[in-house]
Amino acid sequence: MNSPEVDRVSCPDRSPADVPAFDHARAEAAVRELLIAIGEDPTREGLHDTPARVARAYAELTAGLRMVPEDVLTTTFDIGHDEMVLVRDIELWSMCEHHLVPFTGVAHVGYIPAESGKITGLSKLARLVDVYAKRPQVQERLVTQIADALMRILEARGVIVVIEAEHLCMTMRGVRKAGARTITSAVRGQMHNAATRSEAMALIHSRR
Ligand SMILES: Nc1nc2c(ncn2[C@@H]2O[C@H](COP(=O)(O)OP(=O)(O)OP(=O)(O)O)[C@@H](O)[C@H]2O)c(=O)[nH]1
Ligand SMILES: [Zn+2]
Repeated sequence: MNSPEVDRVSCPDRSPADVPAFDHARAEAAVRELLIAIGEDPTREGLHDTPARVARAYAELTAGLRMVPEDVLTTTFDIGHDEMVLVRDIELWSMCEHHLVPFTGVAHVGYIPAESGKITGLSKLARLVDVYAKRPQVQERLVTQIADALMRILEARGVIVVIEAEHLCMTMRGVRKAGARTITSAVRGQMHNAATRSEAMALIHSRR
């Protein structure tokens, strides 16, 4: 697992202000070019609207580039609960930055709230996963960014993020190994404590 120093260098979290707005016209032109490059005719009837459709799809699939975690962790409550909170099996769809094809699986996100008991809505954890999943990604960076955002914004005392995913770039092309699952994790703060981490892993793997 990367050290925090390495994470900071290799996992820049760009502000949406530094990310240009999605350029639909440019995306459409690029899809038209791609269709020509693969030997298709973008003017034939079935492909007529495809560049615009693909551009819209990519705007959606990369929407996380134009979001920051603060956008979704807005609702926090001080309810004095300072024990572990864990949401597991959060459906995940992301896009491998090497081939721009999907990787899909589940994310498990757990944290130990700040002593003040500052917690967030459960759905916000799933939304946070999407902020970082909806962009060209690698699975290692994805867990790192989710974990660091929770530590920073919720001032959590500990975080664990585990992602299990299948990469279509390994399934539908290339090495073609369907069913191979990649597991990555990021552990922060008090979640490094062996007993706490075991408790989290037991919750993640229980009743499956
Ligand atoms: N570490 C890591 N690797 C990934 C991820 N997604 C895809 N990859 C890998 O990125 C690598 C890119 O390797 P290259 O040799 O540059 O590309 P390639 O010739 O298409 O490689 P093959 O997939 O082996 O055909 C491949 O080994 C992919 O399996 C990810 O999230 N994390
Ligand atoms: Zn890939």
